[in-house]
Amino acid sequence: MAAEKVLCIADLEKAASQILPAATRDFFNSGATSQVTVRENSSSYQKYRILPRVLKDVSQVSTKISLFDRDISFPLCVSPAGLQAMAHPDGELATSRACAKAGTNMGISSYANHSVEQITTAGKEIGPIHHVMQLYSMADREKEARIVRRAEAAGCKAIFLTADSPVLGVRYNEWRTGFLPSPGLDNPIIEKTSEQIQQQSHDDGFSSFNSASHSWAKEIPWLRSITDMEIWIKGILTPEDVETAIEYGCDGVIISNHGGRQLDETPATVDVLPACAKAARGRIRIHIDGGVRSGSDIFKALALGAECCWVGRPMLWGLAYNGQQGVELMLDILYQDFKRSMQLAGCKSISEISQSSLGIFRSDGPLARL
Ligand SMILES: Cc1cc2nc3c(=O)[nH]c(=O)nc-3n(C[C@H](O)[C@H](O)[C@H](O)COP(=O)(O)O)c2cc1C
Ligand SMILES: CC(C)CC(=O)C(=O)O
Repeated sequence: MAAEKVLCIADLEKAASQILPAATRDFFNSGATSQVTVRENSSSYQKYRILPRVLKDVSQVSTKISLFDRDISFPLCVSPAGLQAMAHPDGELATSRACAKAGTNMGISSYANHSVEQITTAGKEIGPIHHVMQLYSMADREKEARIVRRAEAAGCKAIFLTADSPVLGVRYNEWRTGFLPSPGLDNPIIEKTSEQIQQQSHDDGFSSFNSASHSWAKEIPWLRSITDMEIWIKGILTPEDVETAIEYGCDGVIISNHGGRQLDETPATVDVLPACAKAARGRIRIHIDGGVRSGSDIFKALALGAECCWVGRPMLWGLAYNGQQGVELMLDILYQDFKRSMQLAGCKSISEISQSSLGIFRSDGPLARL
């Protein structure tokens, strides 16, 4: 753990980046090609301004939302991210415990370094928590079905089908450093050891399990036939794909560009959120990830139509900084900041956060009400 004081997510990023070996740091922090989308995911939040309503009684504030039939402490969950043991030996077990302690939910990556049973149990031993299982459409259908069945048996509430990864993104930074998972790690969900992943070439190593021939018609009815879990699509950026997810009877979508790690120069997620939420018209749940780094980011995402935000890298930074306690710190920073943002904006419940009642202003050009 670094000595300096960690007050905000930028502090946590800095502290973690000083601790992590350079190649692992670049693997976590970096994105695809020219890093345009990684940068814009965060910076685009700055285009929006919050218009507070004053002299409102905000002594009692409820930050809770209900997700998978359970209240979570505030509208933020932890995105599925692979190889968490490269941030801290406890990896996903620490993340699960921290999420349970903070009263929120966790996404489990198919590339987790612990089994789905170990991860769900670790959290549930601390307190109530729901998990969702991230899934790739895989070339090996039998393996994909095993992952789904084990997740359901372990109590996961939903499948997050990652739709933006038929192949790996162009990851110059990773390739430059020759990043590979450390030897000795296990990836029990995809049933591979680090050594087995290392044996394959870089692109193959991470893409060879995915099916580039996937489609809505091949995946969704098949998934529906093998599981009662909710089916969410992770990696949607257009109203057209929101509409298709509705047509296929999906339960939710994550507006996501994979944290800028797949196709670079896709738009920042917050910029496509209003159009996607408008297309949904309440028929499907709309969540968002990518670049969320503060309570006001969460506030803005909700005002622009998201029900809930998810964060990836901040969790990895928390893990690298101080394991479970580091992830707890990250979640507490965002919780406190979000609650205070609500109070300062004059909102005492989540339902009071809205584009029209608050007014969100854009600062690129003359300020104008959206
Ligand atoms: C190191 C790393 C590994 C990731 N692994 C996965 C993964 O296995 N499956 C997946 O769907 N998304 C994965 N993601 C993407 C996250 O789920 C999420 O979409 C992204 O991190 C959100 O952006 P943020 O990091 O800016 O919060 C990963 C992200 C990072 C940074
Ligand atoms: C473990 C990796 C395949 C995950 C990753 O880098 C990603 O999904 O962005």
